[in-house]
Amino acid sequence: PSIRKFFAGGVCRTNVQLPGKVVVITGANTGIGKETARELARRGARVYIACRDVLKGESAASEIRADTKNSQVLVRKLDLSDTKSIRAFAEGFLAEEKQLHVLINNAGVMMCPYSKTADGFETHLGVNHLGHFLLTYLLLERLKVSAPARVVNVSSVVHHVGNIHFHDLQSEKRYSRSFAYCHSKLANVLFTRELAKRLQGTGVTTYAVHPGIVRSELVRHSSLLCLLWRLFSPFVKTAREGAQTSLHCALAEGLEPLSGKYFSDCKRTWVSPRARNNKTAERLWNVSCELLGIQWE
Ligand SMILES: NC(=O)C1=CN([C@@H]2O[C@H](COP(=O)(O)OP(=O)(O)OC[C@H]3O[C@@H](n4cnc5c(N)ncnc54)[C@H](OP(=O)(O)O)[C@@H]3O)[C@@H](O)[C@H]2O)C=CC1
Ligand SMILES: CC1=C(/C=C/C(C)=C/C=C/C(C)=C/C=O)C(C)(C)CCC1
Repeated sequence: PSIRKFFAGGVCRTNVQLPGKVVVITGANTGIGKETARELARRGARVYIACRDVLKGESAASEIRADTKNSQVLVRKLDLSDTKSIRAFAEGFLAEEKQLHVLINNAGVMMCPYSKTADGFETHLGVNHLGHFLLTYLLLERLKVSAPARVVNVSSVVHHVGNIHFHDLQSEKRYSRSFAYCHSKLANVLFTRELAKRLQGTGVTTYAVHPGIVRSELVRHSSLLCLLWRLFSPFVKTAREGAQTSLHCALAEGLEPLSGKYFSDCKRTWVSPRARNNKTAERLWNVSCELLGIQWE
């Protein structure tokens, strides 16, 4: 049990309750997102599960509603690989809700064979970074009017080996399904850094998270990782353990001065030198706006 406790990592210890608060979590039908949604629902928030498969979302939502006795767990369609779907989700949400206190950009894909999103973006970049970038842009006014509010971006420790190849952002010249994931997770950290800078003084703060190495469906495209996860399961976090740092960044009091920073095991943690480069962060921001056809100053 003590070995398990060690590998379970940090625990979110705040007692903050969330009656009247509104939360959106992407990819919350399974894995880390579902456990994050469960805990926020337990604390009384109205939780929107934003997912690409509404049936899977409904099954997660009914489980969470039964478990937490919170009926305010709602499912809405959001496919991050299609900007039309992201815009439709945002339009529906803005019509429905006057406030948004926490946005958790959690959904992610890893090690997919080369493919492009509906808008022609390489899938890791498109779903993990650009999809969440657009979603945050579309929901930002609601976050600002609801301040204090937070945006949590679920990144990964593998951002350390990521790089932003501006000359080949869509990996058309060279593609590695492992590195494509790492690059997109570096993009999550750079986005968080730049977003924090631009949100100074608004009451909206943002954090990047490494959840730990977690047993989930993320490894579905790699039979080697599926096997490793099974063999080493005592050393791999459960989804509930993996949700702790997202919960900490969404809930813990007094985190505002650390806006833009990166957390692991519920503590601020060092990022790679590339993730600290303000020029790269700004350039990625500008290129993302161009690719998405938006103006976000
Ligand atoms: N597990 C781990 O060890 C680690 C995970 N992370 C990060 O944690 C986050 C959560 O991953 P985890 O819970 O492990 O993985 P899962 O694969 O269990 O969950 C990922 C979620 O993202 C959703 N998703 C995938 N593509 C899209 C899309 N196009 N539109 C909307 N939703 C989508 C999935 O939906 P569906 O069920 O329909 O496929 C699923 O709900 C990810 O960002 C991942 O990169 C970071 C470090 C380590
Ligand atoms: C070496 C090793 C492991 C493998 C770690 C790997 C392969 C990590 C991959 C992380 C990913 C994919 C992060 C996603 O963002 C285990 C299985 C933990 C067990 C202990 C030894």
